[in-house]
This record gives sequence, C-alpha cells and structure tokens, in this order.
Amino acid sequence: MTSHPHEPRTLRVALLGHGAVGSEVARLLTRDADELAQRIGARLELVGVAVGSDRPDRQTAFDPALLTTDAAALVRRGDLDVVIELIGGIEPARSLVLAALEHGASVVTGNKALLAEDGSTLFAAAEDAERDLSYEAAVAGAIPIIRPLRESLTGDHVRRVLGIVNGTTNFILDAMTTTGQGFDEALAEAQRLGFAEADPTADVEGFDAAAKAAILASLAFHTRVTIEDVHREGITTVTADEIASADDMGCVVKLLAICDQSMDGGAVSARVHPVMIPKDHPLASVRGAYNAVFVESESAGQLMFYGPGAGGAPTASAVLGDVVSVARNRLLEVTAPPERTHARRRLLGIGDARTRYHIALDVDDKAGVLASVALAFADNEVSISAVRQEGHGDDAQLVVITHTATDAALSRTVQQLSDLPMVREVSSVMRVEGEGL
Ligand SMILES: NC(=O)C1=CN([C@@H]2O[C@H](COP(=O)(O)OP(=O)(O)OC[C@H]3O[C@@H](n4cnc5c(N)ncnc54)[C@H](OP(=O)(O)O)[C@@H]3O)[C@@H](O)[C@H]2O)C=CC1
Ligand SMILES: N[C@@H](CC=O)C(=O)O
Repeated sequence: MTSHPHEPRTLRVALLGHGAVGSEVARLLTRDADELAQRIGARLELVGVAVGSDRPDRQTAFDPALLTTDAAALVRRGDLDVVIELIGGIEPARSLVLAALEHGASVVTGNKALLAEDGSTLFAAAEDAERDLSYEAAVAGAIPIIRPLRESLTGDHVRRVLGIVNGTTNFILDAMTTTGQGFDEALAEAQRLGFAEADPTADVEGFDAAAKAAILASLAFHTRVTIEDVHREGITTVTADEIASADDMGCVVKLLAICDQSMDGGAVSARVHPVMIPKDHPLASVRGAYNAVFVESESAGQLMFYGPGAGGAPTASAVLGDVVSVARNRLLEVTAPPERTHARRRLLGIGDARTRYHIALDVDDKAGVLASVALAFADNEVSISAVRQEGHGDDAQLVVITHTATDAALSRTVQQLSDLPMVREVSSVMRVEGEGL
C-alpha cells in the first residue's frame, strides 16, 4: 500500500487489456476518479495499461504514455495495489495474474476461461499471497451472480442453477428467431457490439457458457468443477428450420447452462446445450445479449437474476464493483474469505456420461409433443434440445432429441412421450453419437 499517515491515500492500479471491456473500465476509472475516491476512501491512480499491440490510432481516456506492450514488467513493478486483468484466454493471462498476486497486488478479472480451467491454482495463490481475487464480471456480464452465490446464499443449500449465460449466442438465436437474420450476419453484429470473445468459437461452440457453468457449479455446490467436467454443445448445429419448427410448436431455442445436485447433496452435474423452451417460460423472453440465471435453493426457494450479459459498459460495471471492493479491503488490510479448493464431489452426467438420444414418434398431432417438452424441462435429469419432423406425408415422424445422464431418466421420458394421447407409437430410441443435434 502506498499511503502515508498525513497524505491523501492513493492505491496504484494497473489495467491489463484495453479492448471492449478494458477501454470502458479505463474510461470510467478516469471519468469517475473523484467519486470513486469518495466511495473507497482513497484515490485510484492508473499507473499502466498493458495492450497486445502498438496501435497509433488507439483512443484512450488517459495519458497514452501509460500504454505498454510489456504486461509482464507492469505486474512485477512491486508497488501495485490492484491489477485488473481483461486480456482473456489462458496465457499470458494466467502467468500475469499469478505474478501480480506474488508481487502483492489484489486481482480483479473477468476471465471465465482461465478460472474454469485453473481456478484452484489461482485461488490458492491468492490465499498464499493474502490478496483478493475477484471475478464478478466472469459470469453473466453486469448481473451480480457471483457474490450472491459466494456470500448471500452460502448458508443455504443450492439445488440447481440454470440459465442463459452467454450473450452472443442468445443474441444470435434471438435474431434468427425474431428477424430471420442468418447465423453469420448475427454473429458479425454481436462481434461489432463487443459481446463476442476474441475468438467467437468460444461463444458459438458453447465453451464460454461451459466455463461459466463450471464457475457457477463450483460456487453453488461448494466443490471444484472445471470446464472439462461440463457436457458442452454449442449452437452451430441449430438450423433455421429447427428454429422455425420450434416456433410452430410454441417454443424458442435457447442455449442453457444447467447445473444441479442430486437431492442427497452428493452428485453434481453441469451441462450446456440448446434447449427448446415453451414461449410462456420466463427464459423465453430473455432477448438479445441479455442473460438470466435461476437459482433454486432449499430455504430461499426460486431466485431469478436478469440483466445485460455482455458488452463493454455492462461488464465494466461488474469490474468496477470488484475494484471498489478489493480497494476497500486493501485499505483495511483484509481480504475476502478465501476460496479454497473444496473436496471434489461425485460428478454425475458430465462429459461423455451425459448422452443424447434420438426418439422417433408416430404422431397424430405435433402439438401433443409440446406437453412433453414442458414436462421434460421440469425434470432435473432430462432436457429436450430439439423436436423436429423427419420425412413427409404418411412417413412423417416427429423426432425428439433429449439429453440425459441416466437410463432411468431416459425411460421416464420415453414413457411420458408414449403416454401422450397424440403419440401413436414410440417407434425407436437411438443413442446419438458425435457432436451436434
Ligand atoms: N466482452 C464482453 O462482453 C465480456 C468479456 N468478458 C471477459 O473480459 C475479458 C476481456 O474481454 P474483451 O474486452 O471483450 O476482449 P478484447 O478482445 O476486446 O480485448 C482484449 C484486450 O487484451 C489485449 N491483449 C491481448 N493480448 C495481450 C497481451 N499479451 N498483453 C497485454 N494485452 C493483451 C488486447 O490488446 P489490443 O488492444 O492491442 O488488441 C485488447 O486490448 C475476457 O476475459 C472476456 O472473456 C467478460 C464478460 C463480458
Ligand atoms: N462473449 C461473452 C461475453 C460475456 O461474458 C458473451 O457473449 O456472453
């Protein structure tokens, strides 16, 4: 810490990354310097901003002399109080965060990919260094969801966390549904608006949502879930025809993250894949790059968190909230309670253990299948990704794609479907191999 008894206190801040989020954080740190100083009780002095490339046309809200392409040297200065990591990805972000902690700074990051891959190492390093590592921006942009799970609900028993946690894919699916825009065009727009990751494959193939699911499941169930533990499918296989067919059946397609724990508090499951949702379900009305997360816990019951899930300004709000909080802790010379690696719980229905099934039905009326969609959606162990028609005329069949981790859940779904009055017969149940719907 850099303060002296008779001088106004100053905390030194370094920013790593000046992209969609970093540039907005820098702008707000500069514009709101006086107000932030009042709220914190110390001024935040931006002492360096690391970027990947020298760009002569870069617009900055601060003295451009603060720019550097040597992030490693910046985090090793030894006099930093707070480092804000907004580069993204695994390396060099991981080495920079570890070096910042080792050299005495608290860290604020929005890097879900890194936390979901190697959170244990980072949290252990923060605990060893007696510094904060805060990451509200890592899940669902502006929505406060990390702190509620980490603090407010920590005395309760969370059973399920479920929702839309990727703004880019929600933006794309929404545009394809409501305006008939093509996938590529909608993705380009999401990139232009600063929603997408540097490599948008992370968004559209579900890696970003899977990283967020791993973080949410770790916090909700007091265990350590990594991205490898999360069953993942993206939206690249969702076709315009499937969206139209979902629409015909009164549904929309959403990419959901679903994390749950068995009733005995043992097994944990986390998965990300497209799900058909009836239009009257609250998640169906989450539009554009908005996110929504439902939390179900034993005593609190159902909670819903909703708001902008991506973009420079909304994410900067979450980052600055963390900056104020860790800065206050620096002044008090305390840290938030450490996030230790908890005992690993049994993980259920993860990775290859969660399987997709293709259930073909001979039906009299497509609408009857809607009931099963609603039923399956309410079931903790099964969800329906798509219902589509295959074949034409007398040969036409309805095909339901479900995801399930257990044979019992699959049998239950098949039974539910065959019990529907409009279903003449369940003609086949096949396991689906490989990626895609
Ligand atoms: N965008 C969003 O809506 C959200 C993003 N996040 C997370 O926030 C983080 C930042 O995202 P975003 O701002 O969108 O990313 P961008 O790709 O827009 O910005 C990344 C920044 O990092 C800089 N950078 C790249 N490599 C290095 C390096 N080796 N050393 C120093 N700087 C480097 C880039 O430099 P240069 O400018 O030279 O290219 C750029 O300024 C990511 O972890 C992301 O997942 C979290 C929530 C929402
Ligand atoms: N690319 C991410 C950004 C926020 O986390 C998204 O689209 O949600």
